[in-house]
Amino acid sequence: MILELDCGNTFIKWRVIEAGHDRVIGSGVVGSDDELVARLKAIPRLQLRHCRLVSVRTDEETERLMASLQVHFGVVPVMVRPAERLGGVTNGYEQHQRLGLDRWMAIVGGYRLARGACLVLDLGTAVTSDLVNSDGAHVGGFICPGISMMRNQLRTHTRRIRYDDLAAERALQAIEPGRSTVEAVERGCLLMLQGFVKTQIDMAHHAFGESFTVFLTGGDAVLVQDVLPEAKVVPDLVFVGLAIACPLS
Ligand SMILES: Nc1ncnc2c1ncn2[C@@H]1O[C@H](COP(=O)(O)OP(=O)(O)OP(=O)(O)O)[C@@H](O)[C@H]1O
Ligand SMILES: CC(C)(CO)[C@@H](O)C(=O)NCCC(=O)O
Ligand SMILES: [K+]
Repeated sequence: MILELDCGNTFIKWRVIEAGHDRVIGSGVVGSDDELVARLKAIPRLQLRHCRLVSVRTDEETERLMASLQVHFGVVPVMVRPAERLGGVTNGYEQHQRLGLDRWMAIVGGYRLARGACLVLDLGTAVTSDLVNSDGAHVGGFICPGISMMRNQLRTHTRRIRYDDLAAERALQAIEPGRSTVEAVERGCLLMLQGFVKTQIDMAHHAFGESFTVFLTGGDAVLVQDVLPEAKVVPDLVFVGLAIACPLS
């Protein structure tokens, strides 16, 4: 069994697959290293032989997690390293090692699945967009705040925007102009997100013409799915890239 991890800024996304079969034995999202260990220990007949991970956390945090996995499960995790080329994709950053490794894994995975030009949209703590042309050249991308960050910034930096999470959830059942603070803010942030992804589609059309694949991933992908009917929602896109970056030798 192989443990795969995508360590983001807020959550760790994990899954356990059967080596050679790609059959998923378990998967989930956890908020801490300890929670991950507990979730894994609860899997009956777990036998981890390998572990591969991608992390955008600090080296210290990532090393702590790797050490904990070694202690609890006896696996030595393999970590994705920056590269200029992988899986037919060329990193488009001026300094390739600066491109977030989760973005790198998602575009390598996207290019593999698309076998051609693609636009990769990842909606998590941050929202990222990356374009890859039909030759596999990553032409660059964009980073902006995720929806939680947008609304939290509004709440933090204004004095009169105050509401609870339940009201927030209810406000998003429609997108008419808001008639209360919670509706105005929640719907405003949602429209920013949707506007952003639609602009990315326009940009991809401009760059690639009609033939490109749109991939949507990350925890908040559902929020824009309706406005992007052409997008393929692939929650495990980062793991597709991860298998290419860290094959079992
Ligand atoms: N405590 C939780 N347990 C399980 N799932 C959760 C929990 N909290 C949030 N989630 C869900 O997990 C997903 C988190 O994925 P997401 O891609 O947003 O990760 P992130 O770590 O916030 O972002 P990033 O990887 O970009 O840093 C979301 O779908 C969210 O709704
Ligand atoms: C943008 C995030 C936070 C998305 O998870 C991550 O990919 C990251 O920390 N990237 C480093 C900066 C960059 O990609 O230019
Ligand atoms: K991510």
